[in-house]
Amino acid sequence: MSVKVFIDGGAGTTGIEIHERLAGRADVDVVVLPDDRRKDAGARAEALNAADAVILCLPDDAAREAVSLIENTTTRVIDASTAHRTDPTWTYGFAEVAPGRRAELATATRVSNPGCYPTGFLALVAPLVRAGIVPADLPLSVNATSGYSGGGKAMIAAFEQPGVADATETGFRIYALSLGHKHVPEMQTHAGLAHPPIFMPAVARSYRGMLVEVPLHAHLLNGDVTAIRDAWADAYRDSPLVRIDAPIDSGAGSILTLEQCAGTDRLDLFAFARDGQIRLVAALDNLGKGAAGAAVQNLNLMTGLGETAGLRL
Ligand SMILES: NC(=O)C1=CN([C@@H]2O[C@H](COP(=O)(O)OP(=O)(O)OC[C@H]3O[C@@H](n4cnc5c(N)ncnc54)[C@H](OP(=O)(O)O)[C@@H]3O)[C@@H](O)[C@H]2O)C=CC1
Ligand SMILES: CC(=O)N[C@@H](CCC(=O)OP(=O)(O)O)C(=O)O
Repeated sequence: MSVKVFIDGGAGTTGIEIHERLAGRADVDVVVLPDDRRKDAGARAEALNAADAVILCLPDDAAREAVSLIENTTTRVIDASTAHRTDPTWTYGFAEVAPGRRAELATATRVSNPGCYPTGFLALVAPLVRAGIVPADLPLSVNATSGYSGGGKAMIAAFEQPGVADATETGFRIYALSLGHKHVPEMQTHAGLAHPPIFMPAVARSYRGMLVEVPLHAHLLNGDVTAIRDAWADAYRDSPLVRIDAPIDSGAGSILTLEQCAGTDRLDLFAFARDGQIRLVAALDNLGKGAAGAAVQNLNLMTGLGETAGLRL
């Protein structure tokens, strides 16, 4: 018997990616509303309540509304928005972030899908805080660059369609200059840090891909780069999507590109070290392990379908 999955927001960037990963699978029956009814609250309520599992690919307010429309106790929810990521009544849907999380996901009914930037940051840092290598009260900063699909349909239009509102000719830009980006509480909470990291995000003129970087001074840590690699190896031993010090795809040896994991659901972690300085770098696809890949991984774990079914390794 197949699992009935409704994608609310199925016409958006993340929704389409999820649909692609589920298409053709015999174990999943995907429901997407027709274009003229996809924002109709009645039609959405009906689909939300009829599904075994729903994946919300919506802005935060619409995601909260979708949850409020569910009246039964059987529909299981994966929310790709920011709305529930620090809500303690929801399970944070990052299988790799903590021991035992896969088992929790197997029975969870309300799962928040991680943000793309927090996925990279937490993959790098959470095992190191847990192992005591990074002291929980160490002030951290995180530099990151996303492909422009990270901003959804509006940002894609701004980069691809001259003349639309916010159209841009730029090749690279930093943003969140007022600080307080919405991903910061998620990073702090799930890494177990005493202080919010300083977050410095950027967008590049490339459709998809992401690099997330955390610089560390070795003398402030309890352990060296070998201890870091050992902690990662321990944390990701059973993780089919995470690779440590994977081959660098640029072919140029010491250059890591935004596209290292683009088009895949992989998460590659690197530690570069010299003379007491360390650069931790995560490479992922903002739409892969950063959104749609993670949502499908969560669906697989929640329904016992096999962790990597439909994923792009
Ligand atoms: N893009 C990315 O890399 C990532 C996105 N996310 C999160 O996933 C969610 C979706 O993002 P993304 O796919 O990029 O966004 P998009 O803007 O591309 O898609 C959102 C979709 O939701 C639809 N929508 C808006 N309001 C409603 C409503 N009330 N009822 C039904 N549908 C509605 C939109 O309709 P319309 O087409 O008419 O605009 C659109 O199709 C967001 O919360 C985002 O933060 C998370 C991680 C990464
Ligand atoms: C490039 C870009 O604009 N990215 C988005 C984050 C995309 C994402 O991860 O969405 P969630 O907020 O749902 O996690 C931003 O910085 O707001």
